[in-house]
Amino acid sequence: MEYLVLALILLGVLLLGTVGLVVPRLRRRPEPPLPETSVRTRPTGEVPGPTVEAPETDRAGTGTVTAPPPTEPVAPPVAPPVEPAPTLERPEPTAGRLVRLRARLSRSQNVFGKGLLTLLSRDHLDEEVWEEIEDALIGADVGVDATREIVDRLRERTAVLGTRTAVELRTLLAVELVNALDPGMDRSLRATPHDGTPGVVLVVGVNGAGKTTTCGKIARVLVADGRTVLLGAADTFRAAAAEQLTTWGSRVGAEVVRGPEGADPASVAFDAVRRGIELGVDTVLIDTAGRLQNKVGLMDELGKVKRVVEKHGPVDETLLVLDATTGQNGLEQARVFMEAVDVTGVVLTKLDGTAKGGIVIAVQRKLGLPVKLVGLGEGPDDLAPFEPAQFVDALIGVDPLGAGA
Ligand SMILES: Nc1nc2c(ncn2[C@@H]2O[C@H](COP(=O)(O)OP(=O)(O)OP(=O)(O)O)[C@@H](O)[C@H]2O)c(=O)[nH]1
Repeated sequence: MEYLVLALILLGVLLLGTVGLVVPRLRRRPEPPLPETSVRTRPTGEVPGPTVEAPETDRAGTGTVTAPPPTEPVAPPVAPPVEPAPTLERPEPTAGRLVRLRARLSRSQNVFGKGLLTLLSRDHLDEEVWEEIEDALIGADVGVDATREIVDRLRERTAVLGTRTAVELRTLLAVELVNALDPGMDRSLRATPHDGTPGVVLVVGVNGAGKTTTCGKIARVLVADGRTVLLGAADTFRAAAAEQLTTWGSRVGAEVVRGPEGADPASVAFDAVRRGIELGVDTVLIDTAGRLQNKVGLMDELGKVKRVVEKHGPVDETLLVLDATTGQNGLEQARVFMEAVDVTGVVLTKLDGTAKGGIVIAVQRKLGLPVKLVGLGEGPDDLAPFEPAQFVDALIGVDPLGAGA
């Protein structure tokens, strides 16, 4: 009997244990199915996209899942752009530039080539015709004295020649114009280094005459001839002038020394020459400001620039830039500059924009200075060494090879 009671108790305990293990299991919720994932392999070269957070689970049990606000795509880190090295330009060779640019003198060609030659080929060269010839020359800015000389000589020569063919007349006129341009003048640009220091060229002139442009063009002329150049932006009055010069320099690989706006031009010029010596360049070209509002101030400033630069050595060339379209006014301005510094040569710009090509004759005679270079356009290589015979050939339409026009 005792055994039977023991067996019943054991059975009861076993039953209770089984129920206790099974019931809690049945009460547990089933696990939600795992969300599906799509795996996409990134094609080679594709930049990994921004990481997007997984949507929030339905914590509130409403059955709706609110997507997070769209996030701005975050750009992957990009390396800073590398500035491409500037491609250096190869300026055109200087030889033959005047011949290449002869068509740019078309306005002046009308006066000299067409006008004068037509007058000279009249059947009767009476007083009236000679006066017309004089007027044409004066109108082309040749200047009164030079015109008288040219006309007197032409009168003599045509009187001696009985017959006057077109070729003879053209030759007579050409000879007189070349004479008036004084072909014996030294027009070489003194820009070569000496005693281990660079040649120093100071460029002066009234604002707007084309000074900065001319500095840039001269740098190209020198580079075309195989020289190394450094530019000094001593026109600190106008910030854009230094910018302009920097652009010209970078195109031919010439370093530019500049100071802050309003800096002392003399100190910039001094630094430019010092740097030129350090680098061992052949030539240092210095652009200056040319305000004429205050003549005394201008003279003081230019005088100081020259004196300070000369602490390094002599200034080899002081070029005065004159705008050909300002005619006789330009000559007045020129005198102011000549009082301030020893000008050694003239650059006559914008000859392409005037019918008064005779200004070259007037400039040389009135200032007693050689025109060394002429500007014939806004292009970077539109600056030519001046050569009287080629210039006259271009004016009166004579082919430089002697074929005639
Ligand atoms: N047609 C023509 N334009 C020229 C010539 N030379 C210069 N110019 C133009 O003249 C304008 C004035 O030139 P700049 O070099 O800025 O004159 P700047 O004398 O240096 O003037 P600042 O810098 O103010 O002192 C520019 O538009 C040039 O392109 C030329 O030979 N022919």
